[in-house]
Amino acid sequence: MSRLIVVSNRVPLPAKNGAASAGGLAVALQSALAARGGLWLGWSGKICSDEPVGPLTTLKDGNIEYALTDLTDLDVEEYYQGFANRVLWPICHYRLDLAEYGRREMTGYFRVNQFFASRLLPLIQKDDVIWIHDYHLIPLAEELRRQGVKNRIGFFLHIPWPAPDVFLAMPVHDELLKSLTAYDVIGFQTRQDRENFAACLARQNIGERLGEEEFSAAGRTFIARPYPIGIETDEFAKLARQAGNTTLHKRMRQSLDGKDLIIGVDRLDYSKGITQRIDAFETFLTRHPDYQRKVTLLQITPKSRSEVPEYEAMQKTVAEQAGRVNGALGTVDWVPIRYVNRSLRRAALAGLYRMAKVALVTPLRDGMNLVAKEFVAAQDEDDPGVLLLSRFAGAAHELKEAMLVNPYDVEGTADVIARSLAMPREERQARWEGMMATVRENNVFTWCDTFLGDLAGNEAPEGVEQPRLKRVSR
Ligand SMILES: O=P(O)(O)OC[C@H]1O[C@H](O[C@H]2O[C@H](CO)[C@@H](O)[C@H](O)[C@H]2O)[C@H](O)[C@@H](O)[C@@H]1O
Ligand SMILES: O=c1ccn([C@@H]2O[C@H](COP(=O)(O)OP(=O)(O)O)[C@@H](O)[C@H]2O)c(=O)[nH]1
Repeated sequence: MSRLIVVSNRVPLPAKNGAASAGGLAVALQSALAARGGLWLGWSGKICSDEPVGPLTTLKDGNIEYALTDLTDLDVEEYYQGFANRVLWPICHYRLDLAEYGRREMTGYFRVNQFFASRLLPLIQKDDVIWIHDYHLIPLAEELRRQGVKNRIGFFLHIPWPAPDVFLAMPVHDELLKSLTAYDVIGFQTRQDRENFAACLARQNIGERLGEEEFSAAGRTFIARPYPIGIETDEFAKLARQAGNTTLHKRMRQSLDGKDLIIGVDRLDYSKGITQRIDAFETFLTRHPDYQRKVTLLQITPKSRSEVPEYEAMQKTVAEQAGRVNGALGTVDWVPIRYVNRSLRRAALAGLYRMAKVALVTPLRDGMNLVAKEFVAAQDEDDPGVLLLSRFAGAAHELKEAMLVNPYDVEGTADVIARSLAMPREERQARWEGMMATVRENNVFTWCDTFLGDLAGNEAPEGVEQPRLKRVSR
């Protein structure tokens, strides 16, 4: 088996294993790589003030070798905080109003991609397969090809690919589209993302579509397919079953004192729809006063990308909003919203998901949303909770049995909260069984194996059916 090289901006450092991770990409890749082994190159998370940046830090943990590079202040400002998180992130999440495009940041983005290529080049061996992740590193393959790399290179986009009218509002759209044609396999979370990408290529007259998944451009062919990312389902379900007796969970149960728990878990990000969710929860309590003092919303929201102005502003907005609702509706012995502004370990989250009657997963746009899948995996099959899920999350393309909502419709979401809390056990079980079957089938290992099978160019032997993801379309 050839060696796998994974490249991503975010790498969870081995020292932090078991601790809360920085988001879905790190969580999923950690699971996938631990099972297969390989080399993982990415940003160390450290910023160095002197140039040139020092040598790579290398570490080994189990069968994963890590190669980590520092970045300079300017790199982080222009590439990560600038172009990646103030241009690509808002545009791919349909927030053209928040996109702050500047040539300086765009130049920094391409420069840091060249820098990643220079760090990776000396490590590449002839038969390695290279798997590059996410919007930070779109031009990396093109840069490697320019330096003569002939290896198979794949790319997976963890966030949505927007409709052409939105994507093409970005000044450097053609450069990015053309650079993607340097890959052999391009993976998206959903069919809709792939179709949006294909529509951008067609609109810009870049290459040719040869089939549903096959494309050609600049003398090369590549495939573009949906590969919905998953979780370590059975492992997560086990974590949740075992969590019941920990001190944290006992204390939590005690403090609920018989009240129903509603849970929300999201990085503090405008794409996650947290303010609309709190509005919906307030509307629900106002319209259904019988539920006042009988439910509690636990909103766990670790800070994220705090140096980016839109994220910094959100910290204040959400804290004020939760405080206002608690002030308006709370009583001396009941707080409607418990707002936790830090990261929890996965085992702690697993037990809390299992304790909850309802999960509110209501992003305005999300590539996938692993929290939705973790919530499903964590449930007690005899008495499962209800997943209330935004139709704009990638996960909604698979979890059809969830209570699907439009997060922009605050009153509609409030009504669905009430329906979910009152749902009879039989309906909860029927919905959960359907979702759990999907989360089991499309788990993180299926995601990884299917992508890497395509990247290796595997053909199923005659008479043997190739393991395929459960087809998802909408
Ligand atoms: O690395 P950060 O800037 O701290 O952000 C955390 C990650 O956020 C995004 O996660 C996405 O990937 C998940 C797994 O595929 C998916 O479920 C979710 O919908 C996405 O938002 C981002 O794409 C990652 O690169 C970040 O590491
Ligand atoms: O306090 C927290 C909050 C979140 N997470 C994890 O962070 C990931 C979030 O991934 P998701 O795909 O939902 O969204 P992203 O943050 O990647 O956009 C999930 O695995 C969560 O379990 C965590 O470990 N601790």
